Amino acid sequence: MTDDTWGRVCDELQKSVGQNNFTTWIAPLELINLEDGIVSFRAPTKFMRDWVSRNFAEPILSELRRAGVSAERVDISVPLRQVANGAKPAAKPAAMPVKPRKPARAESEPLPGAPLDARFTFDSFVVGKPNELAHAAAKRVAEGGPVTFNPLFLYGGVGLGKTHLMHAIAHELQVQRPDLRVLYLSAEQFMYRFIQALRDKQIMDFKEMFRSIDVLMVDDVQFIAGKESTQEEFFHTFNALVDQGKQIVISADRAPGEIKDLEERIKSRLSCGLVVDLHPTDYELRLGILQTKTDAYRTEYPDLQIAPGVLEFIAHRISSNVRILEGALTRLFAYASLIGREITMDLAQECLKDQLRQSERKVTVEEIQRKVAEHYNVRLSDLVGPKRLRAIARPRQVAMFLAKSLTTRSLPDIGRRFGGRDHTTIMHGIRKIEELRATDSQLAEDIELLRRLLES
Ligand SMILES: Nc1ncnc2c1ncn2[C@@H]1O[C@H](COP(=O)(O)OP(=O)(O)OP(=O)(O)O)[C@@H](O)[C@H]1O
Repeated sequence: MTDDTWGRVCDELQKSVGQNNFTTWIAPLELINLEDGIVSFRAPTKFMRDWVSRNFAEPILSELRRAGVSAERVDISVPLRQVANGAKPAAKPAAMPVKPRKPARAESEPLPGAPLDARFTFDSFVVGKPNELAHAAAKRVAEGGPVTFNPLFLYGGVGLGKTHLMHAIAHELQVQRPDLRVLYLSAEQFMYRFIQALRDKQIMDFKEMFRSIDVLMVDDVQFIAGKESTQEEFFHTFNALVDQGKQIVISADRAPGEIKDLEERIKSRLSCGLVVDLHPTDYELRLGILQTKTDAYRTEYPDLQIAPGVLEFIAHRISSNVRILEGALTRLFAYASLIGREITMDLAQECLKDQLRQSERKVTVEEIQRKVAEHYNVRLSDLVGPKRLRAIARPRQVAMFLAKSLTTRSLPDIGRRFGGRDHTTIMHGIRKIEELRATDSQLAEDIELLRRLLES
C-alpha cells in the first residue's frame, strides 16, 4: 500500500469516525506494513492499542477496502522499536503530523500520587460512635481482599478525619498488599495532571497510568464540580477501573447527591457503592482524641502536668472539628512548656480564650424552636403559643431545655421568646425534660439528634 493510499484512507476516516476520534485515536498510529491481508500499525501505548483494536479496527478495514486494498485484519503492536527489516516507513496523513512521543510510563515506575502523612494511620485514629462505620469500611478496604463495595465514598464536614482514613488505607495496603499499585491524590491534583497531560500531548500516558492502578483514592472530589472536561475524564477513569474490578475510594465534604454542579451520571456512579458519613464528633470521641494525643505528646513534653478535668473541659467546650481540637491542644502544651507551668483549668482558659470564644455556640432560641417544631411536626405558632395539649406542651419543653443548654440566654429571656412566659414556667419545663430524659430513651435520642443538628 502506498503512502498516498493511506493518506486517502485517512481523509475518509476523518469523515466517518469524526475529527475528534480521528485525531485522538487514529492519527497517532504508525502504519508499518500490509502483508497477507494483515495491516500492521504501531500504537504509542497499550491502552491505545486496546482501544483502537476494539473500536476502530472495523472502520479502518472498511475504508481500506473501499480504497481497493485487500485487508482482512488489523494488527497493532506497542513497543517503540526501530521499524523491522523490510517494513515500509510509516505514512502519516499530511494534515495530522504525529509528534514524537515520550515512551509510555512503565508499570513499575512509581505512581505520581500525593505524599502520605506518616501520622495518619489506623493506630492513631480514634474510633467513636460518629465515625465507627467509616472506620470499619476503611479497614475492610485496607485488607486488600476482593472488592465488596465500589466505590467506598466517605463524606463529612471539615476536619473530621476523611483524609486521615484515606492515608491509613494506603499505609495499611503497603503492608498487607505490597503487590498492589495504590494511588492517593486529591481531586485537584487529578485535574492538574489531566491538564498537564493535555498540554504535553501525553493524554494516552495519563489514561494508561490511571487505568493501571489497583486502588485509586481521590480526596475532596467536590473540587471537580463544574469542571467539565475533568469530570468527563474522571468518569471514564472511574468506569474503566470499576469494570476491571479495581477498588476506588472517594472522599467529599458532602454526599454525592448534594454536590452542586457535579454531573448526574457521576453522582449516580459515586452513590452505587458504600456511602458512609463521618458525623460531627460527640463529647466522648473528642475526649478520646484528646487523651490519645496527650499520650503521644508525653514523649515530647515528659514533664508536663495536666490537672484533672482540663481535657474534659476542652472536649466539652471545643466542639467544632478535630483539627481545631488538635490545634488547641498543641497550643496549650507549647504554652505551658514555654512558661514552665502545670496545665490547670485557669491556664487552659487563658491560653485558649480565642479558640473558646470562636467555638461558643451561636445557635439562637428561634432556630431551636424552628427545628423542634419541624422535628415533632407541630406549628411554630403553637410551640410558642398558649395551647396546653401534651402533643404540643412536650415539644415546647424540649425546646426550652435546648434553649437553656445551647444558648447563654437567661430564663426570663427565654420566657419572653416563648410567648412571654414566666421564668418559673421555663424552669419547670427544663426540669421536667431532665427527669424524663433519664427514663425515656426515645426522648433522650430526640434531644441528642436535635442538639447535633443545631450544633452542626
Ligand atoms: N478520629 C480521629 N482520631 C484521631 N485524629 C483524628 C480523627 N479525626 C480527625 N483527626 C485528625 O484531625 C485532623 C483533620 O483530619 P483530616 O485532615 O483527615 O480531615 P478531613 O475530614 O479530611 O478534613 P478536610 O475536609 O478539611 O480535608 C488530622 O490531623 C487528623 O489526624
